[in-house]
Amino acid sequence: MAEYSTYGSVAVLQVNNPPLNTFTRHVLQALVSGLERAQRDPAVRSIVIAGKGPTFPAGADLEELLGTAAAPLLSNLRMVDKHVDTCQKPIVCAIHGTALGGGFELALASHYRLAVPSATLSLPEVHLGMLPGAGGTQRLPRVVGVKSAIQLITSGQDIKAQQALTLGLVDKIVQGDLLKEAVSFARSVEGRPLEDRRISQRTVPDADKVDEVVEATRKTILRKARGAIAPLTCVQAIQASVLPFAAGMAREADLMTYLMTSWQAAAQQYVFFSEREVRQWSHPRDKHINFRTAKPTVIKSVGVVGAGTMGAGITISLLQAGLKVVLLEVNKKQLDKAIAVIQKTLRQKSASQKMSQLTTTMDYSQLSDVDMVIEAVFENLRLKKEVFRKLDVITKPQAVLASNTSGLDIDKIAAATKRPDKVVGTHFFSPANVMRLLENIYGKKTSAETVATVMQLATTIGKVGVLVGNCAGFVGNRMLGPYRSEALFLLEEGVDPQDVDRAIEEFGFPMGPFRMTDLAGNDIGWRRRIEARLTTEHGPPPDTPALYRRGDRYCPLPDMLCLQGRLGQKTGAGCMMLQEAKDDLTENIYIRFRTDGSVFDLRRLLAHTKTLEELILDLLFADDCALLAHTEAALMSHHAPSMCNRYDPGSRTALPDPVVLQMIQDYRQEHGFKKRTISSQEIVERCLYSLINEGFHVLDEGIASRALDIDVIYLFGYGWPRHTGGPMYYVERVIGLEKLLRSLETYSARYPNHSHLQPSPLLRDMVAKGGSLAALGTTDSKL
Ligand SMILES: CCCCCCC/C=C/C(=O)SCCNC(=O)CCNC(=O)[C@H](O)C(C)(C)COP(=O)(O)OP(=O)(O)OC[C@H]1O[C@@H](n2cnc3c(N)ncnc32)[C@H](O)[C@@H]1OP(=O)(O)O
Repeated sequence: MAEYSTYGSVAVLQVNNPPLNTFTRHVLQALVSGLERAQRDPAVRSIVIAGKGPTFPAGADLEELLGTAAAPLLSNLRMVDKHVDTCQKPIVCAIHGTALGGGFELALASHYRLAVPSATLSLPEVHLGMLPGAGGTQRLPRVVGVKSAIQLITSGQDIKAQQALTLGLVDKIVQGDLLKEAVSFARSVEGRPLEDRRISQRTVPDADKVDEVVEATRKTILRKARGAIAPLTCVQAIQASVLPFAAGMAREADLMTYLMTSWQAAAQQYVFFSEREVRQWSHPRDKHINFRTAKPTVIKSVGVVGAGTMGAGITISLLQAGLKVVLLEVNKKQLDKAIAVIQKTLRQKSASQKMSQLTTTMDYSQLSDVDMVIEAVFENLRLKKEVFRKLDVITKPQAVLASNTSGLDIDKIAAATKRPDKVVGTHFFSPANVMRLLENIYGKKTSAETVATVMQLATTIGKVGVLVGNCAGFVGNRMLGPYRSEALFLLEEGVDPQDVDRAIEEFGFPMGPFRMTDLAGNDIGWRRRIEARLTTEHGPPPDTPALYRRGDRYCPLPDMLCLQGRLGQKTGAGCMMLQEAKDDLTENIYIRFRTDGSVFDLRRLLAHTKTLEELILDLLFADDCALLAHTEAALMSHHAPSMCNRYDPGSRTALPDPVVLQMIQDYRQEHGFKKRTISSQEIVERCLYSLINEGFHVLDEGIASRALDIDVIYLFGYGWPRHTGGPMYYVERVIGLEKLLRSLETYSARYPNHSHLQPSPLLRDMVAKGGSLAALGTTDSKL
C-alpha cells in the first residue's frame, strides 16, 4: 500500500495501489505508519513521498468516499495531513502522472514539490459535486492568491507542471530519474528551517481584496454553475482562507460535509462512474456479445466521406488520435475549405504534425485500402445509400462502413451493401472534434466485431461511446422529439419562446429548445418532417384536421418559420426573428452558398418553378442537385442587415422578435387557443417529463440497454446539467418515479391528444411493482 525504503538518511514512501494509487483508508493508514516510522528513526533526516507505477496518487478513492468507509477515510486523511504538516523532517513530494484531488492536497501539505515535465496537477472535486476537502481550499490560495484559487478550484482545470512551477506550486521540474532526483534534493534540504516551507503558516497574498474578488467572480460562477451548488460552496471555503489556518480548515470541513451529503454530489459521482461504465457494453439482443467477448478490428486508417462541418470535425478527431485519414469530398471548393479549417484547428492545438497523416481526395478509389470509412454526407437516405453502394465496391471487404447519421435507418443503409455485418451507425455531435459523445448504432445484421470496433474507436479518439439500437432518431434525438413537441404546444397555449427557453435554462441546460434549434438550424427537423410527409406542403391527406398528423397533435409553427426563410442563426433569424412579410420575401430573397459566399437571386430561379415554397424546398432537399450536393444553402433576405441585428454575426444572443410573437398570437387566434399564464414549473415538467417518458419507451424496447446509457447520451451530447445526474437518474433519485407517473397522468388527462404524455407501460409497471431503473441494468455497483 505504501512501500517504505531508505536511501541513507532519506526515507522513501511509495504509494502502491494500482492502477491510480488512489487513497483508500488502508493506503492512508500505511502512509501514517510510514511517516511515524520515519519520524521515529534518528537515522532518517528527510522523507520523499512518491507514487509507484504510472502516477502520483490521483485522489481519494471514490468508492470508499461514497460508502461506509468515508469516516475512517477522512480521519486517516486528516491524520496524514497533520503528520505531514507538523513533521520536523523535510518532506518532498515527487510528482509524476496525475496528482489530483487528495493527492495534490497531500503535496500541498508537504514542504517541497518536484515534478516531471509531463505531470498534471488539479483539484477536480468540483466535478464530483465536492470541494477539495483535505486542505486544498485553504492552502492553494496561500500560494496563488484567492483570485487564482477561485479560478482553479471552481473549474477543476488541469495545471501542467510548467504552469505549476510558474504559480509556485512546485519548486522544481525534474528532467531525469524522478525518484533519484527527489532523494538527492531531499538530502540537500536536510536540516534547513521548515517554518517558511509550511504553506499553512503563510498568509493569503491578496487577503485584503478577498471580498472584492469574490464579488467580482460570483456572477460568472453562478452563471456557469447553472444550478450546481458545488462551485459557489468552493468559493465560500476559499473565502475562509483569510482566517487563521485552523478556523479555515474547520469552515472547509463544514462545507465539505454539506456538499458530501447533497444529492448533487451523489449525482455527479454517478456521472463519473457512468461515463466509464458505458464502455462495458453488452448487446441488448444477446448479452453474451459484450465488451469482453467481442474483439475489435484494429483500425489504423479511416476514410471520411464528405468534408462539410461534420466531416471536417470527425477528421480532426481522428487525426488528433494519431490515425491516418483519407478525406474524400467531390466538391473542390468544399474540400479546400475543410482543409483550411482542419489546418487551423490543429495548429491551434499545436498539433500541426498530424496534418502529415491526412490525405485529401476527390476520388473514391483512394479509399480502397482504409480499415474503415465514416460517411458524413448530407442527411438524406437516398444519398447515403448511394454512397454506401459505392463504398461497398471500392473498399476492401473487411473494411467497416459507418454512417454518421442523426437518425436514419441503419438497416436500410446496410441493405445497400453486400456486407451488412460491417455496417454500423456512428452518430457524432457537432462540433464533432469538441463534443464527447459518440452514439454507436447497431443494425439487425451488424456483427459483434463491428460493434466492438466502433466502441473501441470511441475510446481511441477520446469520446464517450454509447451503444444503442436502431430506430428513428436512435436514443438522443428520439427522446428530443416529445420535448420539442411539448415546447411548441406550450407556445400555442400562451407562453412565448423566450419564456420556454428561460425555464429550461434555469433548470440547467445551456440552451432552451428554441435557441437550440435556431443554433442547429430549423431546416434539419423540417427536412425530416417533409421526408416523413408531415408538413402542410406535402401532407397531410385532405381529410386530416389542420393540427393533427397520423392521429397525433402536430404544431406547424416551425414549418411556417422555415417557409419564411427563418432557418435559425445561419440565416440571422429563426424562431426569434421573422420576415416582415411573405410578399417581401418573394421579392427580395437570395440564396447564399456557404462554400463560396456567392449569392443567387431567387427571382431568376423562380421563373422555373411554381412557388417560392417549392423552390426553397427543392433547393434544400435536392441533394443530387449540382448546386447543393456539397453545400448548405443559407437563405437570406435582401434586408439582411436590419434582420440580422438580432443575431449579430458571431453572437448567439437571441432577442425576442415582436413579429414572431405576433405571428404566434395570430396562430392562437386562428386555431382557437386561449392564452393563459403558465408557470416555469409546468414548462419544465411538461418538456422534461415527456422526454424522460420517451426514455422509458426506449428502455422497454431495448433500444438502450441501461438507464445510464441514456443519462450519458444526454449529459455528453445534449447539455443535460451534470449536477442532476442525467434524465433517468434525476427522475428516479430526485423526483421519484411515482411522482413522475402522477404528473404524467395529470398532464395526459388534461391533454389526451398529446400521446407522449401518456405514461409508458414500463413506468407504470415499475411504480406498481416497486421496481427501479437499477434493476433494469443501471449499474449502481460503485455507488
Ligand atoms: C468524507 C471524506 C472527505 C474527504 C475529503 C477528501 C478530499 C479529497 C477528495 C478527492 O480526492 S476526490 C477524487 C479526486 N480525484 C479525481 O477526481 C480523479 C478522478 N479520476 C480521473 O480523473 C481519471 O480516472 C484519471 C486519474 C485522469 C485517469 O484517467 P484514465 O482515463 O487513465 O483512467 P480511467 O478510466 O478514468 O480510470 C481507471 C479506473 O480507475 C477508476 N478510478 C479513477 N479515479 C478513481 C477514484 N478517484 N476512485 C476510484 N476509482 C477511480 C475508474 O473508474 C476506472 O475504473 P474502471 O472503469 O476501469 O473499473
